Amino acid sequence: MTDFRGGGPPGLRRLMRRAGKATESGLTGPITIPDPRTTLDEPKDLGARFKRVREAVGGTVRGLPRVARLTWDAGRLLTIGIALLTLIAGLTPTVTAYAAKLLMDAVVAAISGHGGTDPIVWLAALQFGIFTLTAVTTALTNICQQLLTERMVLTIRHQVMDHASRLHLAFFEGSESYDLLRQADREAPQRPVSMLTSGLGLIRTSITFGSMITLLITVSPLLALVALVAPIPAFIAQSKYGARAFTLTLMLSPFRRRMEYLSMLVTTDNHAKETKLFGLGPYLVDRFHRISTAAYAKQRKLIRNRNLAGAGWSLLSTFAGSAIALYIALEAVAGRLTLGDLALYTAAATAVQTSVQGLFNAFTGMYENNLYLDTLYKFLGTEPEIVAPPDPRPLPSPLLGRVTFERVSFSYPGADEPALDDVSFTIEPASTVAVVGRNGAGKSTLLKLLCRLYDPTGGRILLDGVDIREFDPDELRRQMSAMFQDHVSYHATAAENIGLGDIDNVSDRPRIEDSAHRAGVAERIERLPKTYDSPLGRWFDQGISLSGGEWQKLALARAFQRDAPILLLDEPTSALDAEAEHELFARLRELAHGRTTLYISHRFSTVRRAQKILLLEKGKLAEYGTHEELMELDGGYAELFSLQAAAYLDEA
Ligand SMILES: Nc1ncnc2c1ncn2[C@@H]1O[C@H](COP(=O)(O)OP(=O)(O)OP(=O)(O)O)[C@@H](O)[C@H]1O
Repeated sequence: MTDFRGGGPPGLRRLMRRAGKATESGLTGPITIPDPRTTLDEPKDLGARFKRVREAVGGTVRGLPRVARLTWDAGRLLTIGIALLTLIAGLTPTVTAYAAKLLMDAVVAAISGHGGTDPIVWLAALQFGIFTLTAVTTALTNICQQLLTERMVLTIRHQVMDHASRLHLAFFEGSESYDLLRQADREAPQRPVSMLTSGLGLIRTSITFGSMITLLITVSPLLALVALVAPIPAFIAQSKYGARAFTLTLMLSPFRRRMEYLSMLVTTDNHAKETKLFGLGPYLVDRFHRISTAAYAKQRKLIRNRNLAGAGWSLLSTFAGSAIALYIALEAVAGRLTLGDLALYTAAATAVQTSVQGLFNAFTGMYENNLYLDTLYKFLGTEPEIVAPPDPRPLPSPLLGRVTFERVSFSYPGADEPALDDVSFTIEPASTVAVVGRNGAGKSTLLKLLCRLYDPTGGRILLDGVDIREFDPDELRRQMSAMFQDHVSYHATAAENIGLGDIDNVSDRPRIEDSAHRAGVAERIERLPKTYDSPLGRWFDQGISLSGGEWQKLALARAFQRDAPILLLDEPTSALDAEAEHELFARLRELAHGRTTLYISHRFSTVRRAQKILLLEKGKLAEYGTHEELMELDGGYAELFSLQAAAYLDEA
């Protein structure tokens, strides 16, 4: 049950696939959430059911060590403390019942003249002691449990974040892995805590149950057996609904994702503009309402059935408890038991009944939580695909920056066509190359491959003659400054927005100011209320909003911040005004001095300044040469260049 990769619960892999595909019910179209009953392979015959129960128990028990490990990691003293307290709490009901019996017998003896009041006083004091102990253990258990909860949630979130920071880019781009990450980040941190709570409940109740059953055996082994067997049907019912609840969560996850998306479209500032303009608000709100209503209907059915069936089956346990109570009462009337025995056994019967319920709740809780834990461990078990080789090669020093693509091909996971197809070229050290081509030609992909955000599916990329896979990817990336099309606008101060480009020198103010000058954003920053220390973005208090072009200049400054031998710029001026763009390219020669520079641009007036131009067409290298050479060639580049030039001339 616990090993996802080994097949997991029946049909779980298939479910994951189906769950991932249910996203058509997005902005349009029907909303159909599959029924968890029909999607989970439910065994019909008794043998298969028994096997299923065995698997559930086995899986849950196997899940315990990893929760124990997490608890231990979160706090050793707290773990020891809570284990001891659980032991005490488990025994308290039995000790209480036994003390009550002794007290009752002492009272009867005193009434009948066979004893004095001294034992009564002592036993009353003992009872007081037990009650005090119970109160103290409850308080201490709460303290330990709450502290452990805090620490476990933090430990797991830390593990998830740490692991996510090491995973390859492609992991974040698949919708299945996206769900896995969201579940691991949001749902899973609470689950081990619930598992711990249920586990402790299970131990405590088992102790109570065991000691009470021992007491019952001394009266009648048959009654003890009834008490033991009666819970089994309830257990089966609970485990069945536990699995359904999990399946439903899985089925609902793409719908939840869609709901989050719809909500974001309406509630975030940068989407609200378009939502208002196109009058999409009521439509999106209605869509959200319809998906949430469908999801709620499924949940309501499950919650109702689960609890009704649970209550129905637990009647059996109640019946067993009542039978015990009646039997003992009749035995007392017949004079075969003392009044103290009656008190003891009544308490035992009640305790067994409640502990049976407690055992189920605890176990089914653990079973369900364990299924969620599987997703957490599946996420934590995902290996990063782009890692350093066992014996990474040191980067050449000094690095010249000669970039060679040798028959490089690359296809995105699941894509039908390659984004790059058999591309070969060499860029000489310290030269500037403009990459051009139509939308979707593969320009950004080329840059991403060079940074080793993906590995080529064919061919090799060489840096100073060495395959870049031989280097440690972190070391390699330190040799590159880059600005991507979808650059990040950090909701932080202006200085931090630039300083993050070189985390080792994040507070080097003179350098930050220099980068700001180079990107042409210094003057704007100096006009901010607290200049470089002004908070930007609206996530936090008093953040200032910048324009699209101003954010882009900050991203450029961030790229310049790192003094790396390779500079990669993906449409660095797409949001800049004509003057700012002109200034930037006028200075690019100086900015790119001594660095191998690749920039993507759709503006041919700037492209022609590059030493060489590389034209991609549908993932293939179509042309590579100087502006003059390519114009002479009169091919694709000449056509695109003339097209743009003609547009300007027409306007002129
Ligand atoms: N993360 C991704 N997952 C799957 N396919 C992708 C991904 N990124 C890009 N593609 C596909 O790869 C192809 C090349 O994309 P790329 O972004 O390299 O083009 P581009 O030349 O930079 O385009 P543009 O000029 O529009 O920026 C496109 O067909 C695109 O659909």
